[in-house]
Amino acid sequence: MLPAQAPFPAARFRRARQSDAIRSLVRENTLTPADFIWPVFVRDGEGMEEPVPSMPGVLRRSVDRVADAARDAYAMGIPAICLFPYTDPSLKTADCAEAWNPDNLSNRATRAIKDAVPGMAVMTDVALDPYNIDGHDGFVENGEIVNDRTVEALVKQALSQADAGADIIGPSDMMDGRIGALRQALEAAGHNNVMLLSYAAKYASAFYGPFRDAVGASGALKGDKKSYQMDPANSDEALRLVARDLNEGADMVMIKPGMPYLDICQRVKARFGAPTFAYQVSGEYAMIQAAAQNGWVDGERVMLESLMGFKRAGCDGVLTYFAPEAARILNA
Ligand SMILES: NCc1[nH]cc(CCC(=O)O)c1CC(=O)O
Repeated sequence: MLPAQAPFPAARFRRARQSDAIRSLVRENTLTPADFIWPVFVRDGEGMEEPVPSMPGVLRRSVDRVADAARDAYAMGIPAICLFPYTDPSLKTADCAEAWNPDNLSNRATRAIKDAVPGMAVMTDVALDPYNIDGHDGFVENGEIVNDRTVEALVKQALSQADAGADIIGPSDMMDGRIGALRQALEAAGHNNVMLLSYAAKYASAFYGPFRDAVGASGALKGDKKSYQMDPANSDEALRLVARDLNEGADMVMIKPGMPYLDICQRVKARFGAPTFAYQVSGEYAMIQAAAQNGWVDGERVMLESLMGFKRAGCDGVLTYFAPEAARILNA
């Protein structure tokens, strides 16, 4: 209910905007480095850092360099890092066995980070696409992305990640029933404290393009992901998915992409009150960087404004490639 407002000139809204001091007193939302989960790309080798062409400012790092970057990020107040492996094409197979190899890139990076920065939360990605010759998040049988057999594989993948020391497991695959299966398997294996951050409302989005380049999945992907990721036209469905995943044992939920789906963030937070995150995805990052590089927008200000939007929409935090840059500015 809105309180009654005095008429002008008794009420002048500009009084509350007159100075930095007053503006900071009445500010409704805040943005801090503690709001960020930083997604990073991991590659093989040592001492390696290579730029991702479609994401200016983003690097693929070898495991040792990821650990160094994690240490720096944590020192800036970023509490969590999220790993995405750039898997060598020769390791991509139809059975996706590399996904649950205890020594795969993601698991090695998890151990290296937990070693270097024990206080930092490590989040890992559950989905078969980095390991699948078909580029899909699930197994493909006769052109169909099959659900139940995929869930069995996702369970193996998640257990290997938990064994490696992951604190937060992020299923980004959009198969049905995976949250319940993962929770049950984690409990049975004694991983009682491993958290599930469900990509509950993940849309079939064109904004993932630069990411697929970054992890080398663009070439591999046959067809599209519309039979498992959500239709961008839907929003009630997002609420049903969040309800379902919370019931199956998700600790936190995510909406993805971010900026075009702030309405979903707001509805989800208002309805469920659960820890709610948005993923400001690769295409959102690339658009801002491209416009900034052309001098068309002030990159730093647009970055911070876009991130504040997530807080205003009710998100508890945001996965963003801007995390280190934004933290540096916020700490200055
Ligand atoms: N499991 C796939 C996955 N995990 C995270 C992203 C996208 C992240 C981004 O665009 O930044 C994707 C892409 C996809 O679904 O094709």
